[in-house]
Amino acid sequence: MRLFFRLKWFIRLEWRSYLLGILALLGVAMLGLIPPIMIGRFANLISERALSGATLGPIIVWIAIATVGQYLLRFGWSYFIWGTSARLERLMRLRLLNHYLEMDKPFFQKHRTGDLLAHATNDINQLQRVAGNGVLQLFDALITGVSVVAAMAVVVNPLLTIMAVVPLLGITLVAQLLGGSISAAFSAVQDMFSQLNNKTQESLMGIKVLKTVGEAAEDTADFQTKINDSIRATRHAERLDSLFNPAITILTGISFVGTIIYGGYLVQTGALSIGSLITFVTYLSALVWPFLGLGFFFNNLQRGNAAYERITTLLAEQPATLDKKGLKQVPRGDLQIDLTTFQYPDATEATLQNVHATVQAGNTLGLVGPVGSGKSTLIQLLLREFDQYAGSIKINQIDIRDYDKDTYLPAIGYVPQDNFLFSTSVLENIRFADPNISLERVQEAARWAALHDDIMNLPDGYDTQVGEQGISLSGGQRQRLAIARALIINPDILILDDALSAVDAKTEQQILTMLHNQRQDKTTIIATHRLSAVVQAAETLVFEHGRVEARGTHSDLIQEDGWYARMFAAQQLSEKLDQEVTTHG
Ligand SMILES: Nc1ncnc2c1ncn2[C@@H]1O[C@H](COP(=O)(O)OP(=O)(O)OP(=O)(O)O)[C@@H](O)[C@H]1O
Repeated sequence: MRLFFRLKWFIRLEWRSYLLGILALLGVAMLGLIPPIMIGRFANLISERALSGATLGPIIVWIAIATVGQYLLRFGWSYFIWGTSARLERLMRLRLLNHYLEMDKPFFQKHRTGDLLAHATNDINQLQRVAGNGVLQLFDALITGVSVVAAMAVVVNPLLTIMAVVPLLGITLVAQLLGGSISAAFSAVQDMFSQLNNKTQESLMGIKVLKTVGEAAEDTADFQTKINDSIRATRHAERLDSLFNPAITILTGISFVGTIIYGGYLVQTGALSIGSLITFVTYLSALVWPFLGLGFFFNNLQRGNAAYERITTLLAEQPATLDKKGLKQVPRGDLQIDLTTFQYPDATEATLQNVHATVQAGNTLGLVGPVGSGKSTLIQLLLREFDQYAGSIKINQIDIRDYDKDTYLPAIGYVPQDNFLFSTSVLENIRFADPNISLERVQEAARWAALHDDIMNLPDGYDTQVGEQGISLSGGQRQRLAIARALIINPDILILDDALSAVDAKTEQQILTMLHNQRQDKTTIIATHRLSAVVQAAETLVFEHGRVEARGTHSDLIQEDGWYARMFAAQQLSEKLDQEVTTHG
């Protein structure tokens, strides 16, 4: 019952609906008492040979009233109780989704996406089951159970009632215990099935890699193991499930046999009329469901409690980035990086150390260096995915951690290494930040990103569907689409994280020239492996093992004759060779 106590905020919100639902349930139970009495009366009339139109008429009218009344009131309880539980589901889903949206990188590193999805689906379904089915089962058991048992004892015979009801308590016990094991077993089947699905998805997505590295046989074997596990789990669940109905039938049978023996004896001795025995047996049939429901209720409650516990623990987690309600001011102006040290939450040593740079508004900062040297990490700090670092990053003299995140982040245009296409049209993908942006502006952004001509060659131009459910774009086209998506908001700070790696050198230069011309007063940060992308940068930082090993303009760095100069020469040479191969076939 603790769950109801913990859900009191919701019950307080919805008490009217619950009350109306429970009153409707009460009405159904009361009306449910009428037909068995009428059936008993009917049986007595037959045994007394007193059946006539006049005696049968009221019986039919009462049964009709009870049936129609129950029909209307059943609609009432399902409307109020189910409707209310659906509202709890919506509320909790929204709460969880908003929470996920507020959370930052450390949270998503700690929880796997699959688990977060499971909380948002299974756990909330479980909760909704308690708020809907659970409430119904509890009150049905209380109202129908109590009223029918009372009617049996008062209208018919108290001792017969005790004899008939005791075996039914066994039904509650079986429903709770065996029912619990059955739902746990079916949950395990569901988990296996999800694993199988994930495995299938992964295998299909990586099928080319699997084949080329000769891992297809191993993958099939792994798949086979998962299928076997899934079959084993299903068999176990089915075995338990097949025990359930016979157990209920046996217990119900005991109750009915006891009733018939003792009830028959009472009728024989004249202590009970045949009609009353029939009334009693009809009541008894009406009791099986509430007793069963009560068992299911305890079971649901236990699972609902655990689900609520998991959801509230998740909701209680706070973003690690300090989101004190900060300055609602667009970050605009000079960028000043003075980072002493930063370490990922689960890392054993510092990832970035002593990174210092000043970028005047309108300039470009280049970030280069070998794989894993820390370029993307610095970008993550700029994107406020982590706030726990020593030192400061300031824009317009204000620490970026002092800006309100909801004002800060939309001012940043970010093009990540692995860009994402939403399953919608090219048009909607580009104007994702604001669906009201005009087609003309979308086309302008696409031209800036050197993508317009490619789009015009797609089957439906800007209306072509892309993403999972549409056509697939080439790596270079995806990158340029992501650039157009970032440029359309004309961000004060634009961050390109290796975002031009899949476009050819000529297109890269075309985009860089456009950036230079269009973003005269705005800051651009380019992290790249291809050094030609930072030739125009006002300053480039060369990272090595999380430290800035060299810095300067392109010509400064070439003169230094270090990693940058060697890499630039090697890349120029390879590009030249590529060109020669292309020219001479
Ligand atoms: N979320 C994380 N948690 C812990 N360590 C991380 C995390 N992300 C990156 N790292 C580590 O931090 C170091 C710097 O990685 P980072 O991605 O910043 O390098 P990079 O220079 O951008 O590399 P690349 O050029 O391949 O993108 C690497 O050693 C990496 O393994």
